[in-house]
Amino acid sequence: MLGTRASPLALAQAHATAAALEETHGWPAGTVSIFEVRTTGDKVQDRALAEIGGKALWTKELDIALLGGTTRLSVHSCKDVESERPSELVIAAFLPRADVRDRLIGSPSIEALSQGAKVGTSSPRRTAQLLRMRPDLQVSIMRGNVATRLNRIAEGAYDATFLAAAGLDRLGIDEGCAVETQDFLPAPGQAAIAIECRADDEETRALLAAIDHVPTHRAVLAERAFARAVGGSCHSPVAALAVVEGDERIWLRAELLSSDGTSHVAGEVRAEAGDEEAAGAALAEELLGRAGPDIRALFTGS
Ligand SMILES: NCc1[nH]cc(CCC(=O)O)c1CC(=O)O
Repeated sequence: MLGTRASPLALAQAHATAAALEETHGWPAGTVSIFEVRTTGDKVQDRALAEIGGKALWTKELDIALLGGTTRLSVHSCKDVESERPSELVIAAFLPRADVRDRLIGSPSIEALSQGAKVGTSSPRRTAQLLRMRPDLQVSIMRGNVATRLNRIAEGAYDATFLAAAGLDRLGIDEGCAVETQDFLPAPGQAAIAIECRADDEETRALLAAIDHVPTHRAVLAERAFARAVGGSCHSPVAALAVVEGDERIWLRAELLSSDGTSHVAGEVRAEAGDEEAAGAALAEELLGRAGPDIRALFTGS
């Protein structure tokens, strides 16, 4: 049994995972059954996540089902999985990563937003990146699943918002204009689907190893090592994106910002196979070393 959150996006990702397992192992459709779990993050919709305790909100109830043996695997949006996980669990596989960019909804570009326009997001990263480019904009909290956020724009409650292209694509929603990663570096793990199981469950680990997308896995290891090493919380504006280049090396770019976007440090590193996590940690140390006190106050370091 596979554990998942019950949002339309989470269910689409769970079905994609079940289908990948069934196809790879030659099992009849429906062999992998799906167990829907409502997490605290799903129940509390009216506050920023940072206020109600951060990212474990999306994973805790799934972890309980997995550790208690109700499920054998959990499927997560990797972006929502805190960088420190219980040692009894392991991310054993990733599905091939989708479009890593954010999409702007409600305006053809950031430049085209009118002076003082109202942008809804509750991501500290998107807030800081946007204010860095457009300090005149008014950013306020917007939560809810993808459909809810699109409705809020359609109703005119906000002029614009950002949504991950990956989520929109997986739901078959062709809306918004992609913002390029050089302007708007995504969150660590964005667009990757992480499949977790118990670390001591060798049988499930082997079944998952067969569907693991190695370039995605290597890239996300670097991004998550970076996120872990900078420390920080769900209040901390952090971005990181790694890609595997033609020669098999990974190229990791990352950035830390102050909450209002007035300060910013960015850097990049390349790493050979096997060195992804060390490279992520080294880049974290470099950026923290170059960051001013306003950024350093938001991150704890490793
Ligand atoms: N924070 C919620 C969340 N978690 C993962 C995605 C999108 C899919 C992904 O990045 O894999 C989203 C929605 C969004 O940010 O637009």
